[in-house]
Amino acid sequence: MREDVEALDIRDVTANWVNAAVLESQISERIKALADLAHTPLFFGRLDYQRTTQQGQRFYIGRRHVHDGGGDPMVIDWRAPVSQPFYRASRKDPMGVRLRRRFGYTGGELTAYEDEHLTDPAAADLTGTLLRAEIERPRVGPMRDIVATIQPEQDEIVRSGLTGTVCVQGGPGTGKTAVGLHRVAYLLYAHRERLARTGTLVVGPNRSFLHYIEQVLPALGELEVKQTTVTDLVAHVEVRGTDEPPAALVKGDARMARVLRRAIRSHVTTPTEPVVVVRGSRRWRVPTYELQHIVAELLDRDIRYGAARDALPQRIAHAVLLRMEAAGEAPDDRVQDAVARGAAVKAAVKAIWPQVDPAKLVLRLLSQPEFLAEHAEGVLSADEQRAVLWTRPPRSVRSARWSAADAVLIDEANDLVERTPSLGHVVLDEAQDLSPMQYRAVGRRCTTGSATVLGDLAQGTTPWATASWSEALTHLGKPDAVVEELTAGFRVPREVIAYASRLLPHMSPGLTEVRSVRESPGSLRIRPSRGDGDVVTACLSALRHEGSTGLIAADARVPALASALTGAGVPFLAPGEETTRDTRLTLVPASLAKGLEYDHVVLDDPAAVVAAEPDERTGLRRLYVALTRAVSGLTVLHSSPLPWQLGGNGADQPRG
Ligand SMILES: Nc1ncnc2c1ncn2[C@@H]1O[C@H](COP(=O)(O)OP(=O)(O)OP(=O)(O)O)[C@@H](O)[C@H]1O
Repeated sequence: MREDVEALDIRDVTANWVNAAVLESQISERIKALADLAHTPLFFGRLDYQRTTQQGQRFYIGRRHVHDGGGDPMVIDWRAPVSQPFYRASRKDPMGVRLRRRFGYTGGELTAYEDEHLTDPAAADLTGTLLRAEIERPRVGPMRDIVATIQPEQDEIVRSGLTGTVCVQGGPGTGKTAVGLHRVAYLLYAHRERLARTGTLVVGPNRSFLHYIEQVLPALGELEVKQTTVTDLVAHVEVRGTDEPPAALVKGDARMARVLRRAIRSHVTTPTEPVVVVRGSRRWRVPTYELQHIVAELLDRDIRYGAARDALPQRIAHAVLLRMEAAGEAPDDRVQDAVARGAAVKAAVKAIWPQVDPAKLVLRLLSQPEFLAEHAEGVLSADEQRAVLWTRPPRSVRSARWSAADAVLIDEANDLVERTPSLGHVVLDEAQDLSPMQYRAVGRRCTTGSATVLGDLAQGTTPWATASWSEALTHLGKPDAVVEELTAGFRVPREVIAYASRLLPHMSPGLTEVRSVRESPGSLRIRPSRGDGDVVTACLSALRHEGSTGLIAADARVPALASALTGAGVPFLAPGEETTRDTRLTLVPASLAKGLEYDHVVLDDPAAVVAAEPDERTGLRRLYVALTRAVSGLTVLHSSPLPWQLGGNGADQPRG
């Protein structure tokens, strides 16, 4: 197929060089998409349909469509409707399929297969050996796709329609990120043209996380999806400052949107004098009351400040035009345009509906107590107003030390002035950490599109972390979204998730415990530590296994551990740096662990992880995240007593 594309000769088919250049770039994209990936086999499954359906045909299922020299399909794209039974068919509902075969690979080499006879009542249920092997396959490099083993409950989310927004609540390692990325790939397949026009976007918590997931979509042949953080999404100003939690809480509150709306609209002043337009020897006068009427009408219509400002000159000019007609003249559209652009109308518009610079507006709100009070009256309390005001107001937009929350406010103000363009689909990962104002920022980027919202309420670690999905979805502008729950855990073995789940009643009561699909005796070890030397030893022993190792520690412990590792001659990476066969250890500050995973994890001093957070609940949640990053083994080393919520007396704890 690649050779066919490479051999295409477009010299005679294009009319001009623009067409030729466009076509050439499309061809080169196609060649890129058809590149061979050494460790990615062309197919991973086979479906044999019953004689009655699909004429008893046999299909091979793979990451992309492959045809033979004659154009006949050899491998069917996993997203095609014929492939769906590969993920959904069961003995209860075989969906016309007689046999489902899964192929197992090691490196690029076919090493196993697993058959399910879906119409044979005597056949035993499969335990999913290949699924287990796939999950436990040692990790090097970035996150990989799961197309070969997507589970039925995941597949329902992956294939849900483009028009609806889906919110997925799921505990650690239930496959939320994987599902979100595969949903994008599916939607791009099913609605290619529409999404090519409108665009798709994946929003993640930080750059190291994005770096970790960035290869999944390209491996599925999708090269066009943009990936960003919320902070980068709203980067109208350079973010150099941080907020104290009380300020950040108020700035992230949805009530700020009301304050901003009022502040922007306050720039409109009621006209107090008529507009007089001179044309040739005649003067045309639009009286004050009529101008007031035009302004009131524009304010009533809920259009953007900037759009109304653009409409105002034409409205005034139209009033002039009507007067000309009444006087027996026959002006056309060009006259109306000329009047609208004339000095008299321009001056009036400038006075009535001045331009607003969103960043300057936010600067003023955060610097001038009276201006803030005027627009926050009845919305924010006096204390809340005090919390957001700068103690030393900056001179200008450029010199201000804007915080991430400020940038979101500017984004909101921007949107009040000029509508933010909407994309076709947005995937929002680790959504539980967003503030209401951040939800609004993401929401306005999919007003005419849909979204996939992924998160875990138990992993919320910001002061404004989401308490309920219905609230969050309302802020996002998608109150009718369906909330689905994933409860099967793929990443973390049963022993480890059971240990971590002891924290749940103390930090997120009422949430369902993850049910791990894998038992892995001996995967959890808990030991006291006598110093950093013990931590290094634990890392070295984890590194004796294949795959990646993560050393997770309270942020403040990272420098000491870094020098202990360096002193012992153990090379290590920072999160977001790709593991290689030679360097497989990553030193992870607890604050960056979210969303990441390692085959083996060494967790340094849980009590320090909890103590580093401003309150106990956040501390326990941070610890819960850290405890749930391991695929094959977790070693907990504690130099101080374990938090009591983990059952700290040790009576029923595994040791080793
Ligand atoms: N059906 C599946 N087949 C194979 N592996 C899977 C499957 N579902 C999930 N996984 C694997 O489980 C691990 C966890 O998945 P993922 O990171 O998507 O979970 P998550 O719910 O986003 O976790 P967290 O809440 O910790 O961010 C990944 O290695 C992923 O590839």
